Amino acid sequence: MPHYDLVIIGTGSGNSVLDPRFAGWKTAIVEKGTFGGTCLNVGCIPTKMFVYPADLAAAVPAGAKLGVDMKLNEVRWREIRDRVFGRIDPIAAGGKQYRVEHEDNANVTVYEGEGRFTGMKELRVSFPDGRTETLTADRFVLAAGGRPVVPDIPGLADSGYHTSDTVMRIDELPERLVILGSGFIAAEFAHVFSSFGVAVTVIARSGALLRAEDEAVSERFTELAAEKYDVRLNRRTTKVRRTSTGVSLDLEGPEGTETLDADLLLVATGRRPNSDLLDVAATGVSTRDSGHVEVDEYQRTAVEGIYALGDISSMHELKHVANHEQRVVQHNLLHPDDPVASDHRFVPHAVFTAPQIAGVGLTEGEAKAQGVNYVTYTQDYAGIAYGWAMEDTTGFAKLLADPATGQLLGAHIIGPQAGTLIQPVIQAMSFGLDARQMARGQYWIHPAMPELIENALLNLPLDD
Ligand SMILES: Cc1cc2nc3c(=O)[nH]c(=O)nc-3n(C[C@H](O)[C@H](O)[C@H](O)COP(=O)(O)OP(=O)(O)OC[C@H]3O[C@@H](n4cnc5c(N)ncnc54)[C@H](O)[C@@H]3O)c2cc1C
Ligand SMILES: NC(=O)c1ccc[n+]([C@@H]2O[C@H](COP(=O)([O-])OP(=O)(O)OC[C@H]3O[C@@H](n4cnc5c(N)ncnc54)[C@H](O)[C@@H]3O)[C@@H](O)[C@H]2O)c1
Repeated sequence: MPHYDLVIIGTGSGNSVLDPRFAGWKTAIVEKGTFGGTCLNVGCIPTKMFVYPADLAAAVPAGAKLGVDMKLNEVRWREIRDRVFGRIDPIAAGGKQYRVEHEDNANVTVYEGEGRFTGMKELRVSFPDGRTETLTADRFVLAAGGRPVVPDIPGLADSGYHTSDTVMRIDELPERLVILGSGFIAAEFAHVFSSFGVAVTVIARSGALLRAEDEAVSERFTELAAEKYDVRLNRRTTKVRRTSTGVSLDLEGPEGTETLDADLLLVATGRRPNSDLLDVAATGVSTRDSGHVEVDEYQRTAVEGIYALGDISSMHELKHVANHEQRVVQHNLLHPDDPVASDHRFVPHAVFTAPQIAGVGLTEGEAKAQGVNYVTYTQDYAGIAYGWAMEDTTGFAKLLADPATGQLLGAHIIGPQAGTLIQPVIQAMSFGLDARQMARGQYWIHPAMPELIENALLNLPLDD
């Protein structure tokens, strides 16, 4: 039974733990899927590579109100798809080759199989050809990520549904796509496919899309989405059937029952951590009700020498969080007597839909629920020069701040380039720069889009 100093399970952010400082360690990496994990292969990177051409296609109708009449002649789906994976697949293959073959990794053994704990610090790896091998190690890093959740709806399992893992590789665009779920993945794919001319229907359980956003953002996004594609709110999906042309769904909603036919079904109802399939309990590691591995601020589980990072332990399920936690784990493996803590104070996110959405810190609902003293101001894009240039009439940035100190508590943006515009606010919150100083202690380029943030800051009704 081979014994290692360190075994890492999962090659998403986990793959970045090993660097030359570990050269003297006997290490192993276990990966059951494609090297590079979710973000590279089926997550952030390919989705955004589809979003960009979708943004271009969506500019065609947007141009008309500015006096520029354009025509979308054709969307060459296969070319778009092949450009995306023609770029990504070699990166994944190169990453694997580096670990397997390069002299830098003489101390690294790569196990291309599925790991499962069978005892305390004992991992059995099952290979595709049926062989198994059991490893032991002094230290483990659990970086095995998560997977899509597929709800238990009668008929769904046999309906030939897609998830984000498969939908980006389809051969032809469907005429009609139905998306079950109304979170990040639903919002991004609804934009991609509807911009490419697919008739999209989004089915939401509740009365709004992207409900985790600040209420004003969720409400505005729901209105705008309903102008572009079919949004069915407050619907319960009771049955799914495979048909000769695709799928058929039975829904129950405010107006009774209805049947929805489509060529393709995308299930986007959340993700769950892979802690169960890895059977972390067998090595004494505990999980929360959600299945996330329990870790302390240093990313340590309760078992000495076992760390976890990324989607398997983080409720945020975001790549920048997984990467941050990876750097923390890396430091703490090398310096166990001088550990650093993860910083989860101001975790931002962006949804690359149309319009873009970004948020950081407290929503107004959270501020109220927590009894935090706050003031807020909402600045419309329509009130800044670049917004006039774009004729934007629907976007805004909403800031929340402590009226006494001016410390920013939250920012929520819906509109063009939201994911970029929010970055100075993240910086201010992280480094404790207050709203007054941020607004007047620097130049803001005129007439650039960040004036949206400048004006929101200046208009916050702070105490004198
Ligand atoms: C469609 C989509 C779009 C996204 N877009 C964004 C975005 O724009 N921005 C953002 O910040 N985040 C985005 N995310 C989230 C982001 O991809 C994840 O937060 C991030 O990839 C998590 O990294 P990780 O290292 O924790 O896990 P992963 O990257 O999932 O890596 C885990 C690895 O472990 C392997 N594995 C699992 N179980 C085992 C086992 N038992 N044995 C061996 N190997 C195992 C898996 O095969 C996988 O390669 C998106 C996610 C999806 C699904
Ligand atoms: N831009 C980004 O950063 C980005 C993009 C995509 C995904 N992600 C990450 O991936 C995670 C997973 O994305 P997601 O969109 O699947 O999850 P999500 O948690 O954002 O949304 C899940 C949605 O499914 C709905 N839902 C759950 N069960 C349902 C059921 N039985 N029937 C109908 N609807 C149901 C929920 O109400 C919710 O609207 C996200 O939480 C996010 O962290 C990030």
